[in-house]
Amino acid sequence: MLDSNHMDVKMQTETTTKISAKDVQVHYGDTHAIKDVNVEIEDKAVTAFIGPSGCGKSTFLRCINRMNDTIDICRVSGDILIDGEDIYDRRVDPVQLRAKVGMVFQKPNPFPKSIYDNVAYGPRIHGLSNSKAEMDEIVERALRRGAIWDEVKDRLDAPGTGLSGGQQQRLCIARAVATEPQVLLMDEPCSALDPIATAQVEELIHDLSKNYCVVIVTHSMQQAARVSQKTAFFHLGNLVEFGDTDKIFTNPEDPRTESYISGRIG
Ligand SMILES: Nc1ncnc2c1ncn2[C@@H]1O[C@H](COP(=O)(O)OP(=O)(O)OP(=O)(O)O)[C@@H](O)[C@H]1O
Repeated sequence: MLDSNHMDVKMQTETTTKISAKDVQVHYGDTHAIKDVNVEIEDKAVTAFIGPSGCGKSTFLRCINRMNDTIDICRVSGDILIDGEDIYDRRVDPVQLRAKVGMVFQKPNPFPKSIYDNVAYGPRIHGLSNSKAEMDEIVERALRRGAIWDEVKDRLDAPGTGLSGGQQQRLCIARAVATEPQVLLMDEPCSALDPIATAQVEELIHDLSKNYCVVIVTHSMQQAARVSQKTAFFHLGNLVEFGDTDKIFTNPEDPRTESYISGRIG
């Protein structure tokens, strides 16, 4: 029989698959951008997508909340399951899906609204609160999760666009978590930020992964190594290698991964 210490160790090492992709292909017209990708992405962990420019990282990321649906010439096939449910099923409403699978973009993109309204926007359209007091709580909780509450609590009516770049990105993260998503997709979230703002957002990503499944596209291998537990290396639309970040960066199996991390391709 296991004693309580053993149980703790067992619980800490147990992992759950949140996202499961099977035979995923993506075409933009005649361009075959994603080729037969199969991967299982863990819950409550950070997974980094790395690879040379144009290899398909963002395309694959956008499959996970059906953002590619908004591109006319884009066709996605195969299966993507979240918690075992096919997100491309006809009955799934992409707007509802995007509340469950939040996204943060490369360039901070707050709405031209107050800080408060930026965060309240999603909860309002999804009917998540019945009163002003409840909405105040949702907004405060989200801003705290975005690690920006202390900096903005006295100026919630000020425009979100008036914040610094790093603050805007944390506001966008707060906006993404306000609808209580389960998955957070981040497409190069630090590429427009200075080193200090980058360090703050990376720390936030680390904290968020305690509660969410986080998937981040990054061009920075140092960033992938710092923030992620799992790494997927893409090349020419193929998922070449996927595994523990430590292993990918120190002892990759595939010569293409080795070439990329040593700076020979990319
Ligand atoms: N909207 C689009 N219309 C047509 N082709 C596209 C579109 N978006 C991406 N592609 C093509 O799909 C392929 C993969 O692009 P994608 O942006 O996913 O790569 P990436 O690895 O994220 O690149 P980067 O690191 O430069 O952002 C490329 O050949 C690209 O030209």
